[in-house]
Amino acid sequence: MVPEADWTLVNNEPTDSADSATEVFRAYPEADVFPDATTAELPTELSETNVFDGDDFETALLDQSTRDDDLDRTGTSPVVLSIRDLSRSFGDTVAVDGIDLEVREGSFYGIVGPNGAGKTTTLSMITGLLRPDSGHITVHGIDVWENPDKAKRAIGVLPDRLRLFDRLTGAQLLYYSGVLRGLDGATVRSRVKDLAAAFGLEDALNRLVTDYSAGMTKKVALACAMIHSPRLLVLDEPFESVDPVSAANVIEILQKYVAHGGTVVLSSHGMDLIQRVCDHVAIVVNGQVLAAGAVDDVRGSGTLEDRFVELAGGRKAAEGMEWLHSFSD
Ligand SMILES: Nc1ncnc2c1ncn2[C@@H]1O[C@H](COP(=O)(O)OP(=O)(O)OP(=O)(O)O)[C@@H](O)[C@H]1O
Repeated sequence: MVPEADWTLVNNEPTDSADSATEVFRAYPEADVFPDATTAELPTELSETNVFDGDDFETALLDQSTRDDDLDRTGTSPVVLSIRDLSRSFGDTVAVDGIDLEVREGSFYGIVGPNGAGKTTTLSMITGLLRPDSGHITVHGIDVWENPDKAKRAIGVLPDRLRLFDRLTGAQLLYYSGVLRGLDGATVRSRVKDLAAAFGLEDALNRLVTDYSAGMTKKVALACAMIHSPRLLVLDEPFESVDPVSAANVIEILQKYVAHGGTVVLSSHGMDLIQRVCDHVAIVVNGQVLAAGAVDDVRGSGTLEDRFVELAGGRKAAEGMEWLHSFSD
C-alpha cells in the first residue's frame, strides 16, 4: 500500500474527476514498487491504445479553447504574468530585492543571472512554492498567493532540485501528474504515450524514475509539467543535463506551444540558447533586474553573453591559482 502521507504531500490540486491516486496504481501497477500489486508490466490498455488519432501530444498541449492563433506578438498581447516589487530574504541574505517583471502571452521569456542571483527564488515564488516577503504575483490576473489553487491550474512547473516521486515508474509518475490535474484516465494515457515519444522516453516508461539518468529525470519532469496543457510553463533550467538532440526536440515543442499562445518562462545559464530561442530576457543580478526587454534590445550590438558579463561585474582574472600548475608528481 502507498502511505497516505505520500499523496497528501502533493495533493494540493484536487481533481474533480472520478480518478484518484488509487486509480493510478490500478492503471499502472508495478509489483517491484508496491508489493501488493500483481503486475510488473505496463498495462495492455496503454500499450494497445492507438493514441495518434488526431489528439497527439502537440495538439493536446495546444488545446486551449480561449487561445487566439492570430495572437498579436508585437507586445500588445495580454499580460500573463505580472510581478510587482517582489522580495524575499533568507536571514541576512537578500535573495530577491524588489523585482518587477511583465510577461505577455505568447512570450518565450528567459531569465538569466549569475549563480546565486535569485532566479530560482523568483521562479519558486511565481509558482506558489515559496512565499514572498512582499510583493504581488498574478497569473492571468489571478493572485498566486491569494488564490493559489486557481492560479496553479494555469501553471506547469519544472522546479529546481527535482523532488519527484521517484519510486514510481515514469508511466506512473506521468499518469499521477495528469489525474491530479483533473484529466480523465483515457486522456492521460494518450498524453503519456505522446509525451514519451516526444521526449524519447518510450523505453524508460516502465522503469523506476529513481533509476533514470539526470537527463532522463529532467525530461520526465518536463513532461509532467506539460501534461495538463497549462497556459504558462515555468521551467527552472530545463536543459541542464539534457542531451542536444533531446534539447532540440524540447525546444521545438516549446516553440510550437508559444506560437499557439502558450507562454514559457525559463531560467538558463545557456546564453546562446536564450539568445536563439527566447524573444524576451531579464538579466537578474543580486536579486534585482538590471535589464529586461526584447532580447535584441537587451543585448544591443553585442551578444547576450557580453551584456550579461558586463552587468554581472565582468570576468574575474584567474589569479592566485599558480599552485594548480605545480603538479604534485
Ligand atoms: N532555502 C534557502 N535558505 C537560505 N538561503 C537561500 C535559500 N534559497 C536560496 N538562498 C540564497 O538566496 C540566494 C539566491 O539563490 P537562488 O537559488 O535563487 O539563486 P539562483 O540565481 O537560482 O542561482 P543558481 O544559478 O546557482 O541556480 C543565494 O544567496 C542563496 O544562497
